[in-house]
Amino acid sequence: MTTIIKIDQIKKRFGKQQVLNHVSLSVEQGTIYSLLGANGAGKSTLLKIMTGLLPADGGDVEIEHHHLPKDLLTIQRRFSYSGQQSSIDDVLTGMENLTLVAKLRHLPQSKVVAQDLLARFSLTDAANKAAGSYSGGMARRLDLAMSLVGDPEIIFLDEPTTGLDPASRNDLWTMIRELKAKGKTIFLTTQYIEEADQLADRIGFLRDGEIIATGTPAEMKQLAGAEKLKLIFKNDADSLVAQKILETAQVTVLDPVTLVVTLSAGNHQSLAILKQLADAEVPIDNFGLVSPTLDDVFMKLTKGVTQG
Ligand SMILES: Nc1ncnc2c1ncn2[C@@H]1O[C@H](COP(=O)(O)OP(=O)(O)OP(=O)(O)O)[C@@H](O)[C@H]1O
Repeated sequence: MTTIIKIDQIKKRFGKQQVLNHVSLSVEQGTIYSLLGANGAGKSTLLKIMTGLLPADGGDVEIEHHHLPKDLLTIQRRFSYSGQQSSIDDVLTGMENLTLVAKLRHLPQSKVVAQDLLARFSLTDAANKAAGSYSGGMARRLDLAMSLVGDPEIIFLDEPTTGLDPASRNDLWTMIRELKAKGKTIFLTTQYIEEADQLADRIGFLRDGEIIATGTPAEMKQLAGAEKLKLIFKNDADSLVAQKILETAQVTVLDPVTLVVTLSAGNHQSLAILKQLADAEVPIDNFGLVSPTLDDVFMKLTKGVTQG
């Protein structure tokens, strides 16, 4: 893998507020990196620094071996940035918006470029309607299409699906996955754990201007702890017998008939537990493995607790 973006020790202060505190990360070519954090964590600020829109107070931004802001003019055609504020002109049609961007980028055959993008983003039928009349999902798709004029290698997206309904969010996720399949590198910010889980090859958790954890979605979930075995009994009496049998295990009583056993010895421990209960002839109504979610990690990292 080739590192395409490298951020080293970025610092940024607004007045007395230290918004970014020695942030370092790297992104491999052809992957999706998701910077995950709550409102005000500093995601947009970092993105603006990474795209040369805002100067950092210290640290280094390296994109394809060029350094910002020094080499911005050399490198800026290689990436696009889609901010939280849409760059769409509501009075112009979808077609006109795209053609305008293509002309501003001095591309030959601006109309062909626009038509191709309208088709890719399922906007051909709405091509000649004023963009101001588009639904939220259509506007986001147009905004993303506009950021792809000129076929950039690296795509920076600031909270691309915030405010969208689930169907439109899914559409956009599909389009982002298609960009990755074409070999593009995508760096996106999100406050949605599910979005990071669905899209990212690598996640960075940003809290109060610091990356407090980083890894693949699977690695991040491991931070939340072991898998759990959920056991549901028909009645309180069976549950009480099971609790006695499993007294050496790490058991949480969710309700009188539901127990959750933390599999601290690994998933195979579930078989031993089920055998223990079967040998003692304790009937189990239902059971299943419960995997940690990114929600669990988020809770643990932001509040210092893990959900049961
Ligand atoms: N130009 C600015 N001047 C002063 N403070 C700012 C400025 N831009 C951002 N901030 C502050 O920096 C902090 C981080 O803001 P930022 O927009 O980077 O967060 P974020 O993680 O992107 O949040 P959101 O999800 O709400 O966009 C916030 O407290 C914000 O108020």
